[in-house]
Amino acid sequence: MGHGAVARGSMTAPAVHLSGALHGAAGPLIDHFDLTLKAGQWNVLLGPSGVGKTSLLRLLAGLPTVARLEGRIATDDDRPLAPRVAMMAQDDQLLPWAYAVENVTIPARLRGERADPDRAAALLAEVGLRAELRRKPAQLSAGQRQRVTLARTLYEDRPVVLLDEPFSALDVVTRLKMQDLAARLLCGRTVLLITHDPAEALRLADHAWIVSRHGVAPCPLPKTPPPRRIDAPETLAAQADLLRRMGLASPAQVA
Ligand SMILES: Nc1ncnc2c1ncn2[C@@H]1O[C@H](COP(=O)(O)OP(=O)(O)OP(=O)(O)O)[C@@H](O)[C@H]1O
Repeated sequence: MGHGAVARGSMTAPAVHLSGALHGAAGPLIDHFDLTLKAGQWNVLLGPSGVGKTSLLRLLAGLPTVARLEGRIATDDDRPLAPRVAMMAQDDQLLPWAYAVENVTIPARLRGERADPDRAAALLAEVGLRAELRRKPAQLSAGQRQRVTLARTLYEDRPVVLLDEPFSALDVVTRLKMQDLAARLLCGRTVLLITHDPAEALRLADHAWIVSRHGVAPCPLPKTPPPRRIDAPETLAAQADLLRRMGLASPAQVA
């Protein structure tokens, strides 16, 4: 095990290094960058739509993408990353004919593993869907489907977890609850969260970066550990700073 890798039973939550330049089908997306996702911590990427955040996530997960990384992805324990990754995509990818509780265990069953419906049901209860275990995706709201997908990602129990705007369809109260749940259940994992929401980044991040065409820039965070109170003065001050860094410098620009 390399320095910084966090042990989780036989699995380790590694640090992940990404460096190089990202190219899209129509030309360059992100100029040269050098990014280390810290082992066992919440790493957050913020950035404008279309810059290439999802593409980076898919490259980390070993999934096909139109983007090409001219550079490298490496772990600090030199073991392959993809088998240790659980990814929650923006598109929920639930099977329409399966109940919520079955959808949670489908990736495991596709790998030929025995499903644990009790654990799936317990996770669905944790995300507030105790009464919806036997509903199919078409009988669920967008936010409920997103919570089934979150439960499925947690069920995977992987040391590296990639979350692509996982709370975007939730009302504000449910969103705060799900952020707390994810922070608790993913403690000790190497998490990469993509979000458009500076408040969410400040609530959850151990480390955060703003992605732009010109590279990946670190964001200063409050010294308090996550999950942070959204109404704490240091969180609100950091949020104002972050909005300025993201280009929303004045009310006139926000309007
Ligand atoms: N199937 C595709 N074919 C061609 N270009 C694509 C395809 N999918 C994405 N792109 C382009 O690749 C670029 C990066 O897309 P990506 O989804 O990684 O951006 P993103 O930063 O995650 O955006 P968002 O925040 O809107 O989800 C975009 O400019 C997009 O137009």
